[in-house]
Amino acid sequence: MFVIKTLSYKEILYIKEMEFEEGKVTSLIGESGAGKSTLLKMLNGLLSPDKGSITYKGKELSELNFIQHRREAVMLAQQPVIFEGSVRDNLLIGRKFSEKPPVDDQMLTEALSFIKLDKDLDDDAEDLSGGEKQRLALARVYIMDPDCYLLDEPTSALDEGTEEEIVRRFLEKVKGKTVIMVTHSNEIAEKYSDQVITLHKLAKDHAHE
Ligand SMILES: Nc1ncnc2c1ncn2[C@@H]1O[C@H](COP(=O)(O)OP(=O)(O)OP(=O)(O)O)[C@@H](O)[C@H]1O
Repeated sequence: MFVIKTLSYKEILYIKEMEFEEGKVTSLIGESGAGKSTLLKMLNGLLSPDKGSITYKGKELSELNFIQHRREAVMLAQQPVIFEGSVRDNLLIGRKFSEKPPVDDQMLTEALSFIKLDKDLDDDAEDLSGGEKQRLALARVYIMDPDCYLLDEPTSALDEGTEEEIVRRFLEKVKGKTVIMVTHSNEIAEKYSDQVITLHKLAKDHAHE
């Protein structure tokens, strides 16, 4: 789905070759500052490489319509964005961004249930805790139903046990879709991914293999 060749970006990333296959789950791991979020932003078209190429479904990413691309490859940022309004509003707004028709309350409630968010659709989203907001944002991107999910530490605010359960449930639900996920948990990466890629902080002239 994505193929990267001889990419470089500032002093942050150098990637000789990397591929993310369609329908597969890839985890990106590595020390803080290694460039995991930067790479995810590149795949989402939020940042452009200084050199090298990224293709998406065989087409050069830089030549694609970014609005359309971000609807197909949806990114969940490390700090989840919560909009003013209810839990329902926050779930449905993603569908609006994607220009997809809204879904009914039953589907919204199901989404809340599988990410274990025990809240009413009418509750004010601002009142949720940090970990609840993170799960709400994850449910929002799930409901958008894109081809590809780019997830930046989607469960970092949760305790270990809950984190693993949410990742497992999410991946079950989106089976067949492409998932590229940054995680700080080597255990989750090994257990739930088809491919694990470790990024290292760049010492000059060293490549990510
Ligand atoms: N806009 C920017 N301009 C310059 N440097 C940046 C920018 N954004 C991030 N960096 C730097 O790039 C490096 C990689 O950052 P990035 O957030 O991609 O790392 P990360 O692997 O996701 O780290 P973490 O696990 O801590 O989230 C860091 O040294 C960071 O300070």
